[in-house]
Amino acid sequence: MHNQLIAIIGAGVMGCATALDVARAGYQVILQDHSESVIALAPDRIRREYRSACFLQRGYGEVSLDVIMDRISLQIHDAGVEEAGIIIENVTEHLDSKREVYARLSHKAHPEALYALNTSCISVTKLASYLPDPGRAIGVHLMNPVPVKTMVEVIKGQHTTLETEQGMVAFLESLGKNPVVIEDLPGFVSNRLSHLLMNEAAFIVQDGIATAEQVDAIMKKGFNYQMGPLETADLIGLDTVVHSLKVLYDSYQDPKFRCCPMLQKMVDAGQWGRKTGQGFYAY
Ligand SMILES: NC(=O)c1ccc[n+]([C@@H]2O[C@H](COP(=O)([O-])OP(=O)(O)OC[C@H]3O[C@@H](n4cnc5c(N)ncnc54)[C@H](O)[C@@H]3O)[C@@H](O)[C@H]2O)c1
Repeated sequence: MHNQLIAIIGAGVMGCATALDVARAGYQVILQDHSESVIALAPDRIRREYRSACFLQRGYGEVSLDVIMDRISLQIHDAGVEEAGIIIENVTEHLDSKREVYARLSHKAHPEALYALNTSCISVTKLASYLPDPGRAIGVHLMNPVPVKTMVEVIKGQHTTLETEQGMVAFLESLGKNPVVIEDLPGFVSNRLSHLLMNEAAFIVQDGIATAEQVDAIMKKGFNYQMGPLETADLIGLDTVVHSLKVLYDSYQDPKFRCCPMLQKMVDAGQWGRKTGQGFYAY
């Protein structure tokens, strides 16, 4: 890494939480989003993440929110991105949105910058192919809520170099994360498994077998899950879950990944989970 500035592109659920964690570790952060309204909401989102991390994680509050916020530059433009040693891409789980960002960054980013691509399901090899040097890109699948989850799934694309892998692992360890480095196929380990579970849980509710509360209670009490599959889907965002199921379905051409129609209907109705105040639960 050539310096200590980290650029985070996309200031949604993951971008804000990642900016908080990275700035807390002492890095200067650019948090960029193309939407003015998203940038206007970002300070509140970061504050909420910080408060909940302080509640859930001992010692998180040792760095004050003021100090952290001073290290984050919120912007809708790309000024300063050329100085970043690492670029963390956190935009919407749409290939076209990600491609557009990579095309833009290709002209602006430092040629030695490393790219951390945060995707739920899209092949890292495919995403990296839209960057000028795929060897400098690696999948960094941060888990939600970012400040609380230390495990990070790190996915090597076909062309990811050893130098990129080592540089990214060292960066993640400097944030207090425990990276697990794996090979690349859509959905990786975590989402290939977890999306089948969330989707089947939605089918169970659709079929009238059990309520969301009952499904989650059975998985938590019977299988020691910290969160039930439908609480998790609400936390991730039902829109993101549906996008990911589409990517898995298209990638593997396997009907086991077909999206539950009720889940799609909830997304069409704007019931995206926590981020819109209503999903399987009301917030
Ligand atoms: N939500 C989760 O729990 C979770 C967990 C792990 C990984 N992910 C992955 O992380 C990525 C981000 O997910 P999220 O949940 O934060 O999504 P989100 O919808 O909350 O945020 C995405 C942000 O990207 C912005 N964006 C879209 N196009 C842009 C562009 N061209 N330039 C700048 N900003 C742009 C949008 O305005 C939005 O604010 C996705 O690929 C998702 O699959 C999400």
